[in-house]
This record gives sequence, C-alpha cells and structure tokens, in this order.
Amino acid sequence: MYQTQRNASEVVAAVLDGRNLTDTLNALWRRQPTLEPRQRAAIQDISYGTLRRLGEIRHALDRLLSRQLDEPLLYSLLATGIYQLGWGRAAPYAVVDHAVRVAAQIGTGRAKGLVNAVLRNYLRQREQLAAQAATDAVARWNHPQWWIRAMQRHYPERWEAILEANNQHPPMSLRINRRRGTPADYLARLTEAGIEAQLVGESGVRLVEPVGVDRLPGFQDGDCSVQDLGAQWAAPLLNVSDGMRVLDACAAPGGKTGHLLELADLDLTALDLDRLRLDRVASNLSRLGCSAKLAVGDAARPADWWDGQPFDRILADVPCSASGVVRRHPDIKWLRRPDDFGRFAAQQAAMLDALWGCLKPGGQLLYVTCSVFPQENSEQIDAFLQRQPEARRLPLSSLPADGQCLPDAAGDGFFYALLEKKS
Ligand SMILES: C[S@@+](CC[C@H](N)C(=O)[O-])C[C@H]1O[C@@H](n2cnc3c(N)ncnc32)[C@H](O)[C@@H]1O
Repeated sequence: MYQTQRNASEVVAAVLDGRNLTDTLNALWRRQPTLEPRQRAAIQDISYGTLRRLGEIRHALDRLLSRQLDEPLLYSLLATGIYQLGWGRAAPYAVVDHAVRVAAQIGTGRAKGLVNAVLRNYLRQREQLAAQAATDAVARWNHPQWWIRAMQRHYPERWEAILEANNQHPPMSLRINRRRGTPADYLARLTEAGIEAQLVGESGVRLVEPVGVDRLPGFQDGDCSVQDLGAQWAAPLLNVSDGMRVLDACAAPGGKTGHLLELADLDLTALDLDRLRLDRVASNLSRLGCSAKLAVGDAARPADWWDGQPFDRILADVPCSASGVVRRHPDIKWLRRPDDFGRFAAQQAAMLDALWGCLKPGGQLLYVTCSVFPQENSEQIDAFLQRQPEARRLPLSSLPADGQCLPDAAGDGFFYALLEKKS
C-alpha cells in the first residue's frame, strides 16, 4: 500500500500544481506499466476521493498544521492520508504507518514526525474537525467559494443539489446500439452475466455498480457503448435521417458520432482539432462497425477543412468548462478560475459563427456543452440569436425549457440548444 500512497500523493500534488487529473494518471500508467489493475484502481480511488473532499481536507489541515507547509508533495501526502483515514477502507494504523514510510523517502528530516503527528491528531480530533467543517462553506460543499456563490446566484433553488451531485461517484450508463438489439434485450443479457442494471432514457441502461467494459456482453462487437445519460440526448435531438450530410464539429472521442451513425446512414464528417483524440474516434467507430470521414481542423476556421458543400445537420459539442461533469473530473472545480469563462465563451462564439456559415438554409445545428454556467449556455445562445437574424431556436420537448440539464442521479450536467437556419 505504501507505493500506492506515494503514487496517489504525487498525482494529487500534480493537480494542485495545475495539471489535469486524467492526463496525470495516464502519464503515471505509462511511466509505471507494471502497476497491476488492483494498484491502479487504488491510486485512482485515493486521488479522486482526495480531490472530491479537498475543501474539507484542507480545512482540517489548516487546523492540524501549526504553520504553512511549503513542501507540496508532503502536503499532498497528508491530504491523501486524511482522505484514507476519513473516508477510505484501509486500517488506520496501516495508513499512518505507510504514510510515515513515504515521508521518510520524500521529505526533509522532520517529515516523518510531522506526518505521524498530523495523521494521529486527525484520528483523535476527527469528529470535532468535521463539526467545524460543517460551518465553513468551502469545507462543507467541497467547491471554491466563487463557484458556490455562482451556483447560488444562477440556481437559487437547486444549488445545493448541484454541489452535492458533483461530490458523488458518477453513475455508469450504457447506450445500447439499436442496430443490434433493444435496450430490454440487452438488459436481459446483463442480468444473465450477473450485472445488475435498469433501463433509463430512450436507449440507455444504468448499471447499479460500475464494471470494466471487458465484462459487458458484446462490448467489443459494438452492442453497447459507455455514455452518460445526459450525453445520450444529443444524437436524437439532431433529427437525422438516412442520406443526410452531417458535420460533427468537435467529435473526439466520438461518443456522439457513434450514436448519430447508429440512428441513420449518414454522410458524416467527424472533425476535431486534436489529431490524437481523433484516433479514438476511429477506434470507437470501428468497434461499432460504422464509418465517417475524419478531419483534423479548427471548427472556427472552415476554410482549412471544408469543401464548401453545406451540411444538413451540424453537431457543435464545443470545448467548455466541463463544470457539468465535475463528479467524473473532480480536479475541474479546483483548476478552473472565474476568468476562464470569458475565454471559453469567446472561443465558443467564434465556432458557432463559423459553423453557421457551413449550414444549409433549413438545416439544424445542435449546440452542446457539458457546462452549468450560463455564460457558456443560455447567454451564449441569446447573444448568437442577436447576431444571426436568420437563426431561430427550436423547442426541445424532452428537456427543461431552457435546455439546461443539471447533474443529478439521472445524468451529468449538459446544455442543449437546437438552432434552425431559415430557408
Ligand atoms: C466536449 S469534447 C467533444 C466530445 C465528443 N463530441 C463526444 O461526444 O465524444 C470537445 C472536443 O473539441 C475538440 N476541440 C477543441 N477545440 C476545437 C476546435 N477549435 N475545433 C475543433 N475541435 C476542437 C477537443 O479536442 C475535444 O475533443
């Protein structure tokens, strides 16, 4: 366990230094290819758990440390240790013992004694610290203060539920490939495989407990895909039918591309700025047994990749703050800054304007984000409708009237706006 604690501390230290959690973990797997699945799962569990609870953990450390600790790795070792003691399943004596061993490797002379004292004091004062944390907003909700205030302002009735949902483990949902069978048939196959699940949405199944994809019947043959329920709205909302010319403008890793191709036989172009991520679109489509034209390019610069033939449908699943998927990426809430939203909004507006020029009169463009911040969503669309008089927003009867889905037990947070170009 001691190597696991060391690895998890390094991952958390990297995130606190501004790096993305998924990239950091992938870099670790590449650096240490001999880590067993069990060890990877433990490192992942400690890193994700620590970041989910970071507000409360920092609050405890502020009280347990007599002065500021300027050694980032040692601080992360304490943070992960507190997570394990407060919320983990490992025996407390083993957590403390192994953390002290890691401290001896990474810290200065006093590190061992400090780690031993802080973690033991945490165990002694745990209840008192938890009671104090309950009175501090950042510790209570485990989000930065500015984020909590923004949610209170934008969602006065729902902010607590949103923050609470962000701190939960995400559900694992599947999209059933309708070309291969019905969701009910697939549910029966899951039951036969001993995997408990329930039907959700139009083509979805939610698992009671997450499992590795290798356990999912027919996964390699494309019978199902892992996709959150909130994301499963996208393809059906675009109203595609056989023969349409469709652009998936920000396609990678191809979750929604595959869904579109399951719904109809399309002449589909999958565009993405990131060549490596586009490789994942190719492998996802090959697993599903469907194909698309793949193009590397900037959605805001059609001159670089467009042949001038207008599209019937465009899916613009634009890069955003990802503030609706915090439970899958708990680093996001600590890495984002309030001024990021202006930057995202400007990039999204440039993409929308450029893609609009590629749409046929009478065609439809679906704008999607996995954000819960109005700057990227309703405000973005309102401003677009002001700029583009030939655009009108179509109602989406299956979703909340403003198109904003908030993270809850059903799905992640997404925003949808369907725009039609007047003919
Ligand atoms: C939200 S993700 C798309 C998820 C994808 N639609 C799916 O369902 O699997 C946004 C994607 O936009 C890509 N991207 C970022 N900037 C872009 C740009 N200027 N032009 C095209 N793609 C871009 C990113 O590489 C990323 O793959």
